[in-house]
Amino acid sequence: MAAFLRKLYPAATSTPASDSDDDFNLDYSIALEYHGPPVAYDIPHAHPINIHEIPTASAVVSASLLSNSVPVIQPIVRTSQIGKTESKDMKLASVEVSPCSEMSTAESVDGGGAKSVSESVGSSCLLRISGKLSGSLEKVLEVHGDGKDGAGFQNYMNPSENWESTESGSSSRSLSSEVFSHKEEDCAGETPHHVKRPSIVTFRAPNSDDMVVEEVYSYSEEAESVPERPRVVRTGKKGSCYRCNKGNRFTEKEVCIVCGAKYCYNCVLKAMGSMPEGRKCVTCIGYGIDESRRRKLGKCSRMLKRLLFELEVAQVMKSEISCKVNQLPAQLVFVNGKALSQEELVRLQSCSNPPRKLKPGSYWYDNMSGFWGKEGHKPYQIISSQLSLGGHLKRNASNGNTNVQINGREITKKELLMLQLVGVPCEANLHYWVNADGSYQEEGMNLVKGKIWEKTGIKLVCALLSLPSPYDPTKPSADRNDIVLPNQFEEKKLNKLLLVGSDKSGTSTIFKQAKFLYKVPFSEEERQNIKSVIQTKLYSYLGILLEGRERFEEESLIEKKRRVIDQPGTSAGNAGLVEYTTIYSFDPKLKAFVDWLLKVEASGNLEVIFPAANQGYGQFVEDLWNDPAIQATYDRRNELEMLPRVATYFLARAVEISRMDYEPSDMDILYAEGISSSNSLMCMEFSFPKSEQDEPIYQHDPSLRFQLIRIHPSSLGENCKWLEMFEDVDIILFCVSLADYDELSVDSSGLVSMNKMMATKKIFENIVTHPLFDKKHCLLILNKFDLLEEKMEQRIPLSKCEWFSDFNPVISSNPASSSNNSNSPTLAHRAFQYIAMKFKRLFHSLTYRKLYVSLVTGLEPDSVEEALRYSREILKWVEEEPKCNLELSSTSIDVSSSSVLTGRNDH
Ligand SMILES: Nc1nc2c(ncn2[C@@H]2O[C@H](COP(=O)(O)OP(=O)(O)OP(=O)(O)O)[C@@H](O)[C@H]2O)c(=O)[nH]1
Ligand SMILES: [Mg+2]
Repeated sequence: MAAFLRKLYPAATSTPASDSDDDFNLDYSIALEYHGPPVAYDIPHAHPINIHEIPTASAVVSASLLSNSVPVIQPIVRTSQIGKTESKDMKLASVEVSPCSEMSTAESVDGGGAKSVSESVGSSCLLRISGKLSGSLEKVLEVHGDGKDGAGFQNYMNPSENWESTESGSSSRSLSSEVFSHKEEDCAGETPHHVKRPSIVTFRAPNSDDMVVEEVYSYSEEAESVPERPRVVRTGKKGSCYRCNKGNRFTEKEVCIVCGAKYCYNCVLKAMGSMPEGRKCVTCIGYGIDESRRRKLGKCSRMLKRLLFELEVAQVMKSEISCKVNQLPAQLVFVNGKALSQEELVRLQSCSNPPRKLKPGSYWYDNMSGFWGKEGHKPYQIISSQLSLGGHLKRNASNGNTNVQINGREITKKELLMLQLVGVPCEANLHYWVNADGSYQEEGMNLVKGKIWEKTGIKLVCALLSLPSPYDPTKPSADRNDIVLPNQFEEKKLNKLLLVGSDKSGTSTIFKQAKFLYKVPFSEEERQNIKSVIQTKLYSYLGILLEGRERFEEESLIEKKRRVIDQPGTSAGNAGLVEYTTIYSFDPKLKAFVDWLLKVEASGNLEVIFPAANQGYGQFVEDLWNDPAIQATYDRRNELEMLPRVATYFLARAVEISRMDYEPSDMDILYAEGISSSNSLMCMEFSFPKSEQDEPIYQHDPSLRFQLIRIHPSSLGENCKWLEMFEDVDIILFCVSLADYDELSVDSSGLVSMNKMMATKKIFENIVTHPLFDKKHCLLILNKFDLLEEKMEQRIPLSKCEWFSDFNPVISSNPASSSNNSNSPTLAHRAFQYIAMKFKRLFHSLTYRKLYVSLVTGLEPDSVEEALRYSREILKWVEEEPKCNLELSSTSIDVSSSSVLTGRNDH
């Protein structure tokens, strides 16, 4: 009975009716029947109480009450003074919480104070009620009860999931002793602090001998939705399986994404069970993942593929990515200096264009333009605008130092360059307002000056400068998958390869090969450009043929005349009787067209006159091509020096190609001289497909992205000044035509300037010594090896180029030993090695660094593929430089090798 009354009546506190201090000091709790002498005062009676009339705390959660400053209850930490916090001031508070406060009563009867509270630790809940109550100061109330009552009360006051998880979690967390170990000052603060004093709990994984050690942290209010993850201790030797202790560091293992425990093939399923939350030990289920492993989410290992069926693997990966507990904790994402709330994170991730691969960290966000980036860095993406998130955008958010601002943020150098390149005026101290559609206006002016995203070339410039351009919802993109499966992959760095080379060295051919190799389709515009290039070049090849025809005709006539004169009895005066036609004389009907074509060719305006779209000379070309004079000239094409090799390929199909409806095949595209008639920039993104020849480290990483940028030196401007646009490239691929050594370059005025190889050497020096490139790695692509082989067979000496004057290979008298014997390099190989060495020495003398070399025949896909993979290897080595011995692979040439330098073969 007494216990029941005690439950109902809060005796140690004032009764609602009491209004004097004296009354307050009285203890009205009735525990025993009184048998003593009569007392001089009225004994209070315990009136029957209707339990439903007792005020409950449920009203507190109502929004209306909250707005009226009704006290908010928060968990508090224990202080040694806590008993003393039960003060006389707690009148109103006691009314609010009375249903739960019966244990306080008991403790007060026992004498109360700190001692009894500390004894009840482990089964108590502490609550703070704060707020302005009847004009009084903040009230603090300590409530002690058994776990159930406490939980009931907590849920009354704050029925959120967080409370439930605190209560239903292990007692070591929610009610652990360290929660009560704060000092009084901590208690007085508004928000409880994170206690960084772990207690260790050990437990065994089911069916296992593993001793798993759980490190228990007390919680902060925001962080408690996902319990702190357990840590694991390996009992075996280093590298062994955490369950059976067998194996070593080379044994293939699967890793728990929570605690990092590694299990061998035999133990994975025993330790991880059915993996309802992905690859976690069964004891780690329900715990948040180790953030450093977030990028591994959804990436299946080979071991799992062997262990499970395909559908099971898919299910495990799906659960791993999408299950609630594995999601990014909002409080770890800071936007404009402020941690996000759960609601803000959901808003951010569910917007139409969310950040890709979001992970814990600090970001800045310009909600007017949608620019999004990592704190202190240039913009990384343009996400949906107008999202209400985090704090205010700061001027130094992206660490810009340009004195030009966009929406209050000082932009970075790259952004400034981008704006300048697309023609947005950017004087210092300019402040622009930029909207999501790219419309920009100066601060304080009500005039939209233009739209950044509609400027010509903006996409290319952004791609080159690694700046984001707006998301196009109509374009399907692989990245969109990340929206469905947030946080799936960590952003991989885009590796940039800058492909540059001298005139006609083969850079366009290599670029096109890369497009075919890595299945990057040619856009419609590119196809049209290539068609135009092919058709225009066809006319130029015809022009060369016509010039040749003229020469052959003249020579033929002279010969004819000579023969007439040489005939016995014929005088020189009779030479005029010679018939003026030869096999090189064409149908006079074609003369007008031919004259016109030659005139245009001589003016150098072919490219202007033959835009593919409106040329209609197909019939003329057909008639010309079928003319016996042209065919006879074509038969002697080897004598036409100006006619490039590929001309044969296209001229043989002149009629088909000159038609309006001609569509270039892949082969035509590859053989075309370039991609566009202008030497404009070209850029493509790709990743290396899995390959059998790949080293294991490169396998299973299709997310590694590469960007190949092809540029012609003529587009780099005076002193290569536009090279600064490529400041962030990772490697330079410098392309040299091996066939250039005996050729002469012709400048724009048609005058022979210098040996082509010497011209190439000059460009090479200019680029590798550019101040912005002084730490860039460089792969020398020695291209057109097939042509070098031909030239070597024709015994055209390397010394035709003055730089190669000391090439003195020992030429075997037995041709088999130099060309057919597989142990002995061919002359062409030796010439290649010699040229490579010359460049390596030059590079070393200029930069004190190592030059990598690759031997290529641009028209052969495998050879281009090998060179590009080699560049990837170099980047990988560079990443692991301290660990790796940077040895060259098959094309390795030692700078110190004198035999190579002279082209001599020591074998
Ligand atoms: N035989 C042979 N020809 C090649 C090779 N690589 C490229 N070519 C040809 O060489 C010519 C020039 O190649 P391009 O790829 O246009 O050279 P480029 O570096 O783009 O030259 P620019 O237009 O001056 O920039 C083309 O006709 C190609 O087909 C090769 O390895 N062997
Ligand atoms: Mg070209």
